[in-house]
Amino acid sequence: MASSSANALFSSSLAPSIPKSPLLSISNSSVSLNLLPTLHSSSSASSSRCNFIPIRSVLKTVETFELHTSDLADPTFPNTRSTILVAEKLGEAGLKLLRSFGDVDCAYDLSPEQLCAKISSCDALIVRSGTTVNRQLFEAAKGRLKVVGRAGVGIDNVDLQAATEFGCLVVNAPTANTIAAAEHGIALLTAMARNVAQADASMKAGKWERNKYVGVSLVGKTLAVMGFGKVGSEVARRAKGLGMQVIAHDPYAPVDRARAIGVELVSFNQAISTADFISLHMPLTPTTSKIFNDDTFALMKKGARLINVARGGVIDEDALVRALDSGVVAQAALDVFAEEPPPKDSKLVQHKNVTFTPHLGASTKEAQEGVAIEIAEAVVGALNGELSATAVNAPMVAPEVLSELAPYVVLAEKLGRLAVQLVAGGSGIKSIKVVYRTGRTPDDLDTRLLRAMITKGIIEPISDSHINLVNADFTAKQKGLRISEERVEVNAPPEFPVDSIQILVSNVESKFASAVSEKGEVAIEGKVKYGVPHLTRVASFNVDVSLEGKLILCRQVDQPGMIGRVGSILGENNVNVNFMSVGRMTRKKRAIMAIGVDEEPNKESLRKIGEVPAVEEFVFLDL
Ligand SMILES: NC(=O)C1=CN([C@@H]2O[C@H](COP(=O)(O)OP(=O)(O)OC[C@H]3O[C@@H](n4cnc5c(N)ncnc54)[C@H](O)[C@@H]3O)[C@@H](O)[C@H]2O)C=CC1
Ligand SMILES: O=C(O)C(=O)COP(=O)(O)O
Repeated sequence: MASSSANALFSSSLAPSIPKSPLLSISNSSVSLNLLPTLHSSSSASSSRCNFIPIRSVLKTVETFELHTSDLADPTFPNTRSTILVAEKLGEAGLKLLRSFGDVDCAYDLSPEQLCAKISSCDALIVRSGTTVNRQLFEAAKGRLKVVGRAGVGIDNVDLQAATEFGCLVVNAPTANTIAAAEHGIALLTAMARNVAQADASMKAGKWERNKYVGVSLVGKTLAVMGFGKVGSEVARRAKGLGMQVIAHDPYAPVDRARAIGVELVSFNQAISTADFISLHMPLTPTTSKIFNDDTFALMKKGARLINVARGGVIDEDALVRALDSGVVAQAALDVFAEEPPPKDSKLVQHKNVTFTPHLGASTKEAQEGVAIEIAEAVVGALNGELSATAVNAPMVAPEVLSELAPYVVLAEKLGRLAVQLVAGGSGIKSIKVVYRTGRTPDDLDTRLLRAMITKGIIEPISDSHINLVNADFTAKQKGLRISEERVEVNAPPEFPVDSIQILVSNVESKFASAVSEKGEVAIEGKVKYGVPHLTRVASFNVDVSLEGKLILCRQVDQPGMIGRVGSILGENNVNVNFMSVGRMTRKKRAIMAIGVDEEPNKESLRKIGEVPAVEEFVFLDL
């Protein structure tokens, strides 16, 4: 049914098609989080962190699902190993781990053109801060790139929006270089205060200038930590050990974490106007870009000293030169620059009151080994189809939630596939409502994974898009598909997270009029029974068929012999029936017969079924 006419089901036909790049995949009898391309069907899982377990481990706990290793194979590249491009220097321990998993191509110092030329043959790319991973690169990847690993914290060099649109997972290594960066901040703070770099250069020039390099003391001075995250709080801890008063500004940091270290959280203006030293530890985002500029330098205490091991882009460098020249800023110590390396004629780099290092914050042996292992594990995990604890563009789903939801994930996709096949084209699916019934407190139900799977079930059969947890919401929006959700508490056993999932498609015509409810919506409902997804209701008809393989839905006059007649037509045409279920509203009136078949019936047998006098309508569905 993947046809252009079917594509018209969606109102937005102008949207560019997104190359296939699955993240969580589901096949007939298995669920796997998967990044390998060209699976039969699929789905799946920002910056909050929690621990994850692979869906494959989850599956072991779900009796009826098994992971078939064949599902992980990419038919286009049978038995090939993943190709991992490492574009910047990575620690040996990480490379070893990567080599044990795939073919590793270490190609440093590639030009953007060379990188674009290589990327379409790579499944994963690992970078540090020196490589720009932009939209052109994702386009050049032609859908093969499944994961970008940032071997470090800052992901400002990766176009996350483009990655998401292309269904490419981005993971980083957020913890292994924290101490290195904090120690470097302290190194710059102390070196700047005592003019270590300038005095060293003077001695190397044969001078002995004791009076010129009189420094300032740290004890009792106020340090403002701007960005009280992992690095900022470690800097604060160390600065307190040096006898400094530490204040911090971070709009998102919890007060109790600051209090535990003896740090007061203050406003931005209060921080920069009272501090003797200001150390920057916030990420580069549109909000923090050039947040230190002429206006904010003007608020600083005259003679303030600035340390930056975060990102050069948070400072307007021209404004900093002016602040240094006027003495508003007495000294600065910078590890990072708006452009790296900075232009040779940069006035900033020439400035005598500034101490520089070439982005060395994370560059200790220990941190680089740690980062390499952290990123290699995340990338291998992602290529293996595991949810990553350090994914930055995919929603996180806690392991216990994942474990419980696994069978409902299958149900959600099957219902989505069923719903779209029941719609008869026309004005297209623009709006669906999903009703989750649960025996638990409805607000506790995490529906992101289920919503992504429904989106996948609806969109994939009729378009070139490949949906995974990374791009599900984006793709739905792009296709003009509005999904609203409702969670309803019902009297159902609370040991299961979901009792039933109902999909209501409004403003469409159906190929099967019996699937249209009194309110005019295509309405289907399913449940998980003994771990298997079942269709339990079609509009007002109760049915009970497992949602697997191929299905014929048939509305008929409720009379004896119908199962036999339809069964014989299929049998005569060598179509094996694997189950049948009849649901009716009132005895001897109308019934819906659901017939599961192993083979697709040919046109002749479908015609014959249609000619049975009691059969009023029928539809063939491929799940
Ligand atoms: N020079 C180097 O080699 C290294 C540089 N870094 C840089 O340091 C930054 C911080 O790293 P982590 O502490 O690990 O990250 P983190 O995410 O733990 O901490 C960042 C903190 O900044 C805060 N923040 C966000 N917007 C802010 C704003 N407008 N004002 C004040 N605070 C704000 C966040 O709430 C968060 O608490 C990274 O984003 C990276 O750019 C990190 C490691 C090494
Ligand atoms: O981790 C970070 O954010 C850093 O800035 C370290 O960058 P690098 O990996 O040394 O290029």
